[in-house]
Amino acid sequence: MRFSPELLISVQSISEFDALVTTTAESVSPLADIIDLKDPRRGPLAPASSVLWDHAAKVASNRPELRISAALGEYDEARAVAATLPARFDYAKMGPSGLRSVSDLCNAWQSVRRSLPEGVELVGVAYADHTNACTLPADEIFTAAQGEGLRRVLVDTFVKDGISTLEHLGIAGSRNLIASAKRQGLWCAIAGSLAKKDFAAIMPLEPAHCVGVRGSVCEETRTSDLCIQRCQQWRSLVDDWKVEGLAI
Ligand SMILES: O=C[C@H](O)COP(=O)(O)O
Repeated sequence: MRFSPELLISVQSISEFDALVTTTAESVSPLADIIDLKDPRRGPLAPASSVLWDHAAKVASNRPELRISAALGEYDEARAVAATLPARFDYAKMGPSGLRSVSDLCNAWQSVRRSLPEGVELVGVAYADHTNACTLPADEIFTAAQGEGLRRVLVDTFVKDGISTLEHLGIAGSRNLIASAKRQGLWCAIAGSLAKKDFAAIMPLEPAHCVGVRGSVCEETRTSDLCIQRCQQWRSLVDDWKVEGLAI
């Protein structure tokens, strides 16, 4: 069986979204399997403006192949904005910072899921630097997600200081986390200041279903403009990574 992981790219503006969508239309293979909307200037998972949400939903309403995802922010912000997310979105992500117990986390997920439009799937996010975010370790969040009936999880970093998820968790820790998610039947995405070398390091050991990037596809830092050439390089990297006979 041929397996290629999916690529998630985060965008912060209408021009970046349009650039990815336009390139997607012209490419044999889509530049991003999932286009993720966020405001990287305001935190790891800060929501983009409602103007950008509405624009993306409108474009995607005529493009059924596009998969779009929205960062909702941490819990207080997420519960305030979840109900305003357009129903065309495929996924929504809420940061777990400040949620220190499984019950607090599950209550927060339940509250946000009740507010989301029907059909928008909540993704369970864990932070590799969980102590920075005053929340539970990633493996506990993934297990809680499974128990709560979430089907998808993503590990990211809370503090965007360039220290990657792989550096926080270590190679063995990252591998174990992905393996544990997969054992629990969860679709697992890995993100968090990832560089191309991080992808090359982790995938042969334990391939994630998806890799998410922002800083690595920008002109300079993650708040600067998206660089389409870097997006194309990531697309090639992901597409070239193929494993025969590997089921995930
Ligand atoms: O969801 C993925 C994030 O946008 C990753 O951002 P980053 O690569 O800058 O840490």
